[in-house]
Amino acid sequence: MAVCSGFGAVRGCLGGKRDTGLPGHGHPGGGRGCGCRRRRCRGALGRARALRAATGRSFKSSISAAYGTLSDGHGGCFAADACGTLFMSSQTSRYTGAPYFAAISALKVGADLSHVFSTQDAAPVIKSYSPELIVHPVLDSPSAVQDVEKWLPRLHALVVGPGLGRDDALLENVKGILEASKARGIPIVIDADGLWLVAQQPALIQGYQKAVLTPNHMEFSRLAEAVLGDPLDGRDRCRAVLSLSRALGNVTVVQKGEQDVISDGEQVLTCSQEGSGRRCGGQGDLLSGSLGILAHWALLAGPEKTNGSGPLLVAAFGACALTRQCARQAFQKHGRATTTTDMITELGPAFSRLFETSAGADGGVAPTGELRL
Ligand SMILES: NC(=O)C1=CN([C@@H]2O[C@H](COP(=O)(O)OP(=O)(O)OC[C@H]3O[C@@H](n4cnc5c(N)ncnc54)[C@H](O)[C@@H]3O)[C@@H](O)[C@H]2O)[C@@H](O)CC1
Ligand SMILES: Nc1ncnc2c1ncn2[C@@H]1O[C@H](COP(=O)(O)OP(=O)(O)OP(=O)(O)O)[C@@H](O)[C@H]1O
Repeated sequence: MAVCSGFGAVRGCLGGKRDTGLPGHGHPGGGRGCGCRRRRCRGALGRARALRAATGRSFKSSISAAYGTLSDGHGGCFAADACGTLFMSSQTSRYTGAPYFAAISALKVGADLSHVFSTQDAAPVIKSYSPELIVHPVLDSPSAVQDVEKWLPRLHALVVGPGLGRDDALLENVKGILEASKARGIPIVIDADGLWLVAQQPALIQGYQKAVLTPNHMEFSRLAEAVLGDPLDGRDRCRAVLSLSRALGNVTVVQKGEQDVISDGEQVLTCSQEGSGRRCGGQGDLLSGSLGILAHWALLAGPEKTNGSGPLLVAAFGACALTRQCARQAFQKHGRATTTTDMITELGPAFSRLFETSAGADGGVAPTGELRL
C-alpha cells in the first residue's frame, strides 16, 4: 500500500501532463539537426529530410512486417520458438508489481512463455498474480548465475530491472547474468533498477548493440552524468539521447516522457502517439516488457524488413506507440481511475489498431512520430 500511495502522490497527474523537467517537449532544435558538422550527422540530416514525413507510415509497416514474419496473420504465432520467450528479473517482495506488469505485457503482445527470475521471497507473490508466468526463485541464490544460465538457450530476450532493487549482492548476480547473455547475443532491455546498475558500471553494456535502455527523466540524468559527465538537463532532448547512445557505442536509448525520444546513435525518432495525461506507476514496465518481445521480432526480421532502419529503433518506436495507445484507450474508459492493469487489458486491441489494421479502417490508427536527426 505504501508503494501505491507513494506513487500516487508523486506521480498521479490527471489532466496536467507532468513536467519532465526538460524544456523542449516541442524540441527547440527539432528539424534543425544538432548543428554538428561531422559527416555522420550530415548523413543523418539528409535521411531525416527524406524520411520525416513518412515516419509513422513506414514504422507501422516495419512493425507489421516484423510481426508478419512470425505470425499467421491472424494474431497467432505459428512457431513456438519464434514467438519468443522472455526473462525478467525482480528482487524483493516490495516491487513485485513491476516484473508482473512487464512479464504479462510480453505475453499479451505475443510471447509464448514469460519467465520471471526473482528472489525466493518474491516468487510466490509474483506467481500468485498469474498462473501464466513461470517464476524461478533463484536470483538471490549463491548459484544464481548458473541457475539462470541454464535457461538462456531457451530465451529470446531479456528484460532486466523492473522491481530489481539495488542490493549489492543481487546486482553482482545480475552482472554475471548480463555477461552470460551478451556472450549468447541475446537482446537485452534494461529499465528501472537495471539502469541504476548501468549508471554505476556503464562498461557492462558499452558497445553491446543488442541492448536497449529505457530511462525515464531521472534515470536518464543519472546515466548521462555517469557516461558523459553531464546530466544534460535542460538541453535539446534529441541531441542528448543521440549523444548518450553514441557514447555507449550505439546502444539504443529510449528517453520516456511527454514525447518519447529514441536513438540508436544513427537516427533520432520521437514518438508522439496520443497517450493520456495520467502517468501511473507501472506503465514503464508495460513498455519494457512489450519492447522485449518486439526487439526479438525486429532482430529476426532484420533491416530489410524494417525499412533500412535499425531493427531495435523500430522495435522501440513500436513499443512506445503501443504503450501510449494503451494509455489512451484505458483513459477513455476509466479516466482518473486508470491504472496499469487497465492499460494491460488494452494491449491486444491497441496492437491490432496500430499494427494490424489500416489507419482509418475499423478504428485502425497510424503510429505517430517523427524522424528528428
Ligand atoms: N507496482 C510496482 O511494483 C512498481 C514498481 N516499480 C519499481 O520501483 C522501483 C523504483 O522505481 P522509481 O521509478 O521510483 O525509481 P527511482 O528511485 O530512480 O526514482 C525516480 C524518481 O524520479 C521520479 N521521476 C520519474 N520520472 C520523472 C519525471 N519525468 N519528472 C520528474 N520526476 C520523475 C519518480 O517519480 C521517482 O520519484 C523500481 O524497481 C521500479 O521497477 C515501478 O516500476 C512502478 C511500479
Ligand atoms: N509527461 C508525460 N505525458 C504523457 N505521457 C507520458 C509522460 N511521461 C511518460 N509518459 C508515458 O509513459 C510511458 C512510461 O514513462 P514513465 O516516465 O512513466 O516511465 P517510468 O517512470 O519508468 O515508469 P514506471 O512507473 O513503470 O517505473 C512513456 O513511454 C510515455 O508513453
